[in-house]
Amino acid sequence: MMTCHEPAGAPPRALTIAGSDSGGGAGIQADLKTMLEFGVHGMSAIVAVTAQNSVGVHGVWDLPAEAVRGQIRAVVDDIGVDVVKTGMLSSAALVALVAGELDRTRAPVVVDPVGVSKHGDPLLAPDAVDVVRRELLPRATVVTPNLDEVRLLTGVEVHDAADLPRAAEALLALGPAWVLVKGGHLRGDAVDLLTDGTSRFLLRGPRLDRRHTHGTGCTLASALASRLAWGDTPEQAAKAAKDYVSGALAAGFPLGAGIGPVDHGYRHRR
Ligand SMILES: Nc1ncnc2c1ncn2[C@@H]1O[C@H](COP(=O)(O)OP(=O)(O)OP(=O)(O)O)[C@@H](O)[C@H]1O
Ligand SMILES: Cc1ncc(COP(=O)(O)O)c(N)n1
Repeated sequence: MMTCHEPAGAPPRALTIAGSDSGGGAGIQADLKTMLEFGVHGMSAIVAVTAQNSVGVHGVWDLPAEAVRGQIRAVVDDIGVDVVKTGMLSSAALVALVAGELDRTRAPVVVDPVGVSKHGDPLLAPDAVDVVRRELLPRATVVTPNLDEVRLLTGVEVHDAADLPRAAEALLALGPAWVLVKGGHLRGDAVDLLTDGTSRFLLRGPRLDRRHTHGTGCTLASALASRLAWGDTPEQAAKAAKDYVSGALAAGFPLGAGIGPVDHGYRHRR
């Protein structure tokens, strides 16, 4: 375990370990834009490079284990981190590597267990799911699955908001401290449930009938991580993140022929 100095006068430090989205709406690019909006110093360890646009994921190249490990250690061992956020981790070997590297820091960890893209393209190998379950989730301070990821990780099907507590319980049994189940794919209001098994908070937002939703999950998790880095409780951080992603989603814009991105800079364009 490395110990790092807390630099006086510097903003909190956030590290995203995720995939690169060449289209700029999701992945590392969404994470860093969100971190800037929340006033933290964003840093990245790129796990995989995707050739991606508004229409789909056209190619995926995993980085060698040595490159992923090297990026994480370069940041953690010198600069230090106040929070870590993980996103697309691609393969079983890379999930295991990242889970092991998390032991080098005591910072809170937000795990967005990215399975497929908005277009339905796979971003996690089938044999990596069990490694996420066994090695990554027990290290998570907060895990932020959407409903497809809930089903993949626990087998629990969520049909309406009444199913959210059962889904959260099944996830908590896998070891994270907190679970934020995202109900963005439900009918009706966009209701998310945050719980540690003792406290329960429903985060409710009006459903926005928008086509340009690329990056919602990455944005929510990065906003949550950024607020944790500032010292918020998970409840405070999740509420701030939900507000931000709702605003960014309401301002999502068309780019390319398919699904455009949420607007990470919407606060500057009002
Ligand atoms: N149409 C919508 N209207 C309002 N809020 C939404 C809508 N869709 C998603 N959200 C909210 O956006 C956040 C992300 O949820 P979502 O279920 O889209 O995650 P996700 O599927 O992991 O995203 P991604 O596809 O980017 O990985 C949640 O807070 C969810 O409630
Ligand atoms: C590199 C990367 N990470 C995450 C997502 C998920 O985002 P979405 O579900 O909005 O496509 C993505 N498409 N690409």
